[in-house]
Amino acid sequence: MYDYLETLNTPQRNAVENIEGPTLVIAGAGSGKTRVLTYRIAHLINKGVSEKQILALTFTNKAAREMKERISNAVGEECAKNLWMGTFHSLFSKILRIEAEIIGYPSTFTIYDTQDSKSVIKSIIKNKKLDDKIYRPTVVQSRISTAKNNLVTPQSYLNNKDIREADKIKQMPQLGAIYLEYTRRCKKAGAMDFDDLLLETNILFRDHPEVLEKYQRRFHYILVDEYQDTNFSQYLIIKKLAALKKNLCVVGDDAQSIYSFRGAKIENILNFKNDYPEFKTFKLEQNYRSTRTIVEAANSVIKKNSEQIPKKTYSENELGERIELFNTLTDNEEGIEVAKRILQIKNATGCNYENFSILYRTNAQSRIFEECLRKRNIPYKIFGGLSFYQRKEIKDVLAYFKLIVNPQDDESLKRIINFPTRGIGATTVTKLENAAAFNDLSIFDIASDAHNCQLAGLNAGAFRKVQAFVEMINDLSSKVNMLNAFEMVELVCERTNILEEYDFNKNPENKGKTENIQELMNGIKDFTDNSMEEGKSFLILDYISEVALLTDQDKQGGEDTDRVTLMTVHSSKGLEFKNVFIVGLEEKLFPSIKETSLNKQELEEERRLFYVAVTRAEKKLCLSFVKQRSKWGKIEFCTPSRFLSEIDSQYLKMPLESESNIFIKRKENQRKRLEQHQYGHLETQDSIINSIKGVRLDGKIKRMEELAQIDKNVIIGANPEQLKPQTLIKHQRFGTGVILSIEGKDANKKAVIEFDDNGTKTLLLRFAKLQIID
Ligand SMILES: Nc1ncnc2c1ncn2[C@@H]1O[C@H](COP(=O)(O)OP(=O)(O)OP(=O)(O)O)[C@@H](O)[C@H]1O
Ligand SMILES: [Mg+2]
Repeated sequence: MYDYLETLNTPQRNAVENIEGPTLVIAGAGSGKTRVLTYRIAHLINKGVSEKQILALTFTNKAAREMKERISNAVGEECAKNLWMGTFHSLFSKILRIEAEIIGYPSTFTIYDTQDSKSVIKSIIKNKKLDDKIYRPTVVQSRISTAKNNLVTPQSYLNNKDIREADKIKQMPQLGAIYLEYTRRCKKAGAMDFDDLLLETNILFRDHPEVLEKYQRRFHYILVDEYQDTNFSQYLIIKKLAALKKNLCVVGDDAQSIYSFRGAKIENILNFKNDYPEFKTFKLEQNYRSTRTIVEAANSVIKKNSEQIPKKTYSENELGERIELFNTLTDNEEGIEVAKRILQIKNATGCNYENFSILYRTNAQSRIFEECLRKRNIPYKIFGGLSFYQRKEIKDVLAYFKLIVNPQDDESLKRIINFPTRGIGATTVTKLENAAAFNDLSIFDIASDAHNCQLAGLNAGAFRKVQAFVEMINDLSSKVNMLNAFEMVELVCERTNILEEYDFNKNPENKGKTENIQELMNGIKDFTDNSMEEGKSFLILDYISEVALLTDQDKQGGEDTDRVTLMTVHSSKGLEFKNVFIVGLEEKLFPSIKETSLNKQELEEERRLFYVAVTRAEKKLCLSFVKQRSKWGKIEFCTPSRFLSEIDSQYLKMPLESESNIFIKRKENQRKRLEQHQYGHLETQDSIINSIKGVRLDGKIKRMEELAQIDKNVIIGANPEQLKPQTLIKHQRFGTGVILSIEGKDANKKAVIEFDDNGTKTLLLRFAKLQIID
């Protein structure tokens, strides 16, 4: 045990020691918010608060584990072990399992992951004979999710015209009906999706005040990390639970709010003042994570956002290196460059692979980096994406577990009733499914009853096979409370012959699959050995509840050893690495918005996301963009991200006259001009020309002709269809310029072009033979 108070600066220490009453800590990245929260818990325990009276909400399970470890160093392992600390979903699913029956669910309810719930939605759209091009399952799913996170039930959705109109569902008039049916099916299957875990907790607390009171009395102290990303449903749960004792401490940073697309509401921070007028607030201003250069660079970008709570962040760390900016022609080359630099930095500084991370905006970007790292034998781990638990063979085994625990779970049943193959064809399954829908029973209920099977139209052969399946599941179900999770997984594999199905001799590709199942078993063994809580044995239900609630940060392939981390910027929240690469910094990718629909809110959220990415770096930050990227098998030409030119250039390593900087500045000027044009503040021609020329002052900067030669993607005599306002072009006689507008049609199509050295000209495209130079 050690004196944690010694490791805090004065404001941090005040925030830790002031344990009573509502407390708000809003502070910039890396200023020790999570550290304050962690040690506040240790402090509470040291002051005699029982660990059972503390509820601590973290953004990921991994963060909870790490915090527990620190707390256990400060106050001892026993106390830390029994803390209620974890994500909203994992802690409230625990409460829901205890209280399930009051709200009409079995305590063994299944948790549907995104894939499961999408599959239910697809089946409803199909049953209702709706067009899935209009009712796109992903869109329907996200609308339902939004409704749930705003606590709008299907009934209120259907009854409230205003809600429906606000949801702009004119094109999808059946959305409310789908929502209703979806809820009905989940309930029938004894399943909750992720949003239900929060919605049902709210319903539980609303309809059963005695249950709410029980938890209000239990949790004397409630703490929430990353408060800026709580949604309305989470906010309300916290508000209700804290209503009695009002010992609520929330920490967050409005500049890092990056989940508004999932319903997170920055207003929750602002509401804090209204909800708890007696609140105390603590300001943390010193960043301990990053060099001064990185902190200042991040500040220079985020100050462009107009919507933010004013606050300071400074660093007293070393000044550090300037930020490196590089570009490559293709996305493949970007991967090669990053891999090369990792090796260079590693050799130069002697740091480990685990000190590196590559952050990208979308999961799809990971593949190239994986390949490039693999080719150079650089070990890596990758978070999110198609995670381990979403692989087919793993989902198959998990479906057995889910069905054994909860036979009402139709989604799991459909997945494995004929896997491994046992001669139960699709027709039989459809017959069972129809009968289940008709009788408002689950498929397993129908399958378990000879009379129902007969009514469903199963012949004797099909019935016998279905019977054998039902008996096997019943037999396994009868053992769920007798065997621990590991013994259970062994039994399931043995009884279902699933490993034989994935036999290596049948198909060499199966090797990886068997290994994955082996890995799953190892994982279950670890859980079983290490997760014994208060002498209880760890059951398969405990295991599937844990697995269902892993967040993107928790889902990773490969062991947690010395490896480079690959993840999306979203998943990187709260983490830190010595060396960070932020890749793919191109318009439309990061910021990921269409230039045609410039929306201030979206743009500011993207900028916050960029701020999160930059502030993950401790020592070294590298930014990169490419000039062409493959998308859907086609090559797209890219423009550098506006965020690059928003970084105060004094923090960039690249000298101003270098190629990529001109490229960025130039693009930035054009973009601004286009924006002004869109917003109707057209500048005079002269000022526009000056703004473009501004980047070419001093004669130091390379001429565009030279740039065009460097740029290898010149298309000779561009197809007029490709020429749009803002395209950079080159003309044989007039040199380089930018298209201002396109006029006329077909053979008379003309471009108004602002040439760098020859003024504005209107040229007939038929004759102009323009080359595109980016
Ligand atoms: N007083 C301190 N002395 C030394 N190191 C500190 C101090 N406070 C925080 N740190 C270190 O600074 C880093 C950032 O702290 P922490 O992760 O708690 O910040 P945060 O505000 O939660 O960041 P984020 O906004 O990214 O979540 C950590 O490595 C932490 O250990
Ligand atoms: Mg933090």
